[in-house]
Amino acid sequence: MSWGYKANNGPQKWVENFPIADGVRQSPIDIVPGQASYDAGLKPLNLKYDPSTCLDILNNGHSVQVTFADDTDSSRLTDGPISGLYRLKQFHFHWGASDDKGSEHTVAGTKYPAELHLVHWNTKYASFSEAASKPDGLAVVGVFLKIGGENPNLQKLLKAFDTIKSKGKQTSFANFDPSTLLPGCLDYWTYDGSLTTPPLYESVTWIVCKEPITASSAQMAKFRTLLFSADGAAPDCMVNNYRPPQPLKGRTVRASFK
Ligand SMILES: NS(=O)(=O)c1ccc(CCCCO)cc1
Ligand SMILES: [Zn+2]
Repeated sequence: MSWGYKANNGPQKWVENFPIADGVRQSPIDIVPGQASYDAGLKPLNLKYDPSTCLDILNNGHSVQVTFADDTDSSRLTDGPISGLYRLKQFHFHWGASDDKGSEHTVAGTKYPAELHLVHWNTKYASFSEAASKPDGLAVVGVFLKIGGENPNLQKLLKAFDTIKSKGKQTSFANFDPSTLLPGCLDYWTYDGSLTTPPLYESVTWIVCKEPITASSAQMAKFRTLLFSADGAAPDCMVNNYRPPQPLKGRTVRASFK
């Protein structure tokens, strides 16, 4: 049986096949703003995305993922807490079965209904796969979703959901600009962490935006129409695909803002 988010294959069981689940720099974490250290040396995030690098949208059985062409530097992250240039590989989401939970990171214990992850890899390595296991291999920008007005930029994604309802479905998805999913203010917290799903590699510089973006409750309900299950199998709603916060184990969380 492969890993998932149920009682018999979920986050409490992952350590059986992925012992790093009990490692020293696991993610997500609870971010406590009062305990974060303001670092004046942190640069503003420099994100530049080229919509023409957007390739397709996929239900991978764990989340909905939009994948980008990463054979050039045209969609990339520089500055912020990182050195060098990291290319955008994909973005995906985590969400709950109801609007009171769903994010992976929490803020002073507060859960948001969902969390967007924009996954970038360090071009000092030859590929995403090579970078994914290196301590400075990945940089993931996390953006919280809160319930508010309908988000027109999210609507473009949601329209594709009917065609990728079940695990393994994918469809072409062109000219989407991920910067339309970023909040207006790019203040962030940053810390050294890991992938939040197996293989749980401790390879991620986390960059979590303080300001959420909005989604309507109806838009959140649309995420919950996706399935963990493949076509033909008993339908299993894709909800609660989030790992709970992990021990900080002495790590420092830095803030780019006062
Ligand atoms: N939730 S996350 O942003 O930490 C994340 C990003 C990317 C992967 C895929 C890793 C594949 C390694 O071969 C898994 C998890
Ligand atoms: Zn994620």
